[in-house]
Amino acid sequence: MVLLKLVKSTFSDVIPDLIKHSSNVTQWGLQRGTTILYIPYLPFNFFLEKNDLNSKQKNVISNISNLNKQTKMQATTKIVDNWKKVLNALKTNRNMGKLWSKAIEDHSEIDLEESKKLNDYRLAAHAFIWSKNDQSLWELSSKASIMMQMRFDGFIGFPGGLIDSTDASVVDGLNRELREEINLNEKYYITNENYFFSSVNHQRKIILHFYVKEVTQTELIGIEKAALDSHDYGTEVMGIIRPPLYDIKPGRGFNIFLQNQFVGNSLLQLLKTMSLLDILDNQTILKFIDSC
Ligand SMILES: O=c1[nH]cnc2c1ncn2[C@@H]1O[C@H](COP(=O)(O)OP(=O)(O)O)[C@@H](O)[C@H]1O
Repeated sequence: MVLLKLVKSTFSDVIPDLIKHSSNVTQWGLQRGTTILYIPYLPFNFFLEKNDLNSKQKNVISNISNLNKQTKMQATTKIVDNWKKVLNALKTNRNMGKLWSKAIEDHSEIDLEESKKLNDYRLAAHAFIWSKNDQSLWELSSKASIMMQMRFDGFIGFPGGLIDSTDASVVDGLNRELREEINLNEKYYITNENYFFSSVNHQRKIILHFYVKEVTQTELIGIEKAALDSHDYGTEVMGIIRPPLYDIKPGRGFNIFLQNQFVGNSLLQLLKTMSLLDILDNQTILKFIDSC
């Protein structure tokens, strides 16, 4: 049986619902085995203003949901203060301070709703895919595995990229980039639930949306292996890497990693996410920055 369903909503709005109800399709009044032909609804002006980037961008960003629940819970004053201390340590570090302050000064954090008002800005989205890690090397524990990449330009960053005018939403654009760059299986696709925070670079007129997705360690290893077969592997993406979170004295481990060149504000995204999710405690992050 084929059911034709005309839904006045966009694709990414309805898919989570379909998935949620897939184990019990009868909630939709349907028999198991029913094929649903879904026709997404797009506002009329989407077609009229096909070449108008601004209106398309509005359409794209309207699909982002609100802040991830976990961030809301964890964004207590203490955590915000911790993050300010990290920013200050980055700026005033005697060796890397100049380089890091540039990334800090060029990018400021922006509320999602505010970002929607910046109609003529380009949008990009990147993903922090990670797992808790119970592995250890000698007596060193690494706590988490975080997926980053060595880019074609020698910078380190997260997988993701610019949202195209043809992408139906920011997450659709992000998932397209993740497919191209790391061959991400669709079962791990990013959803609005994974939204974390946004930053803006006013000089370059670009808004950077950031998403966080936690998987198990076994899943992460599978994702890393699949990345070798991606379209961009060996051209745009020179390799998938995990920041070594090890604290190795003297001055080895994560603080050596921090001396790399990071694209956009990816260094801030990395440290802020680790700080907010308590992947590394603040004292440890500060110690790493200090010993660079
Ligand atoms: O991991 C990241 N975090 C934050 N910004 C990034 C990251 N990677 C790239 N960018 C910035 O995002 C924009 C798009 O770059 P990217 O190379 O990812 O897009 P593309 O793959 O669509 O060409 C650039 O302004 C770049 O500086």
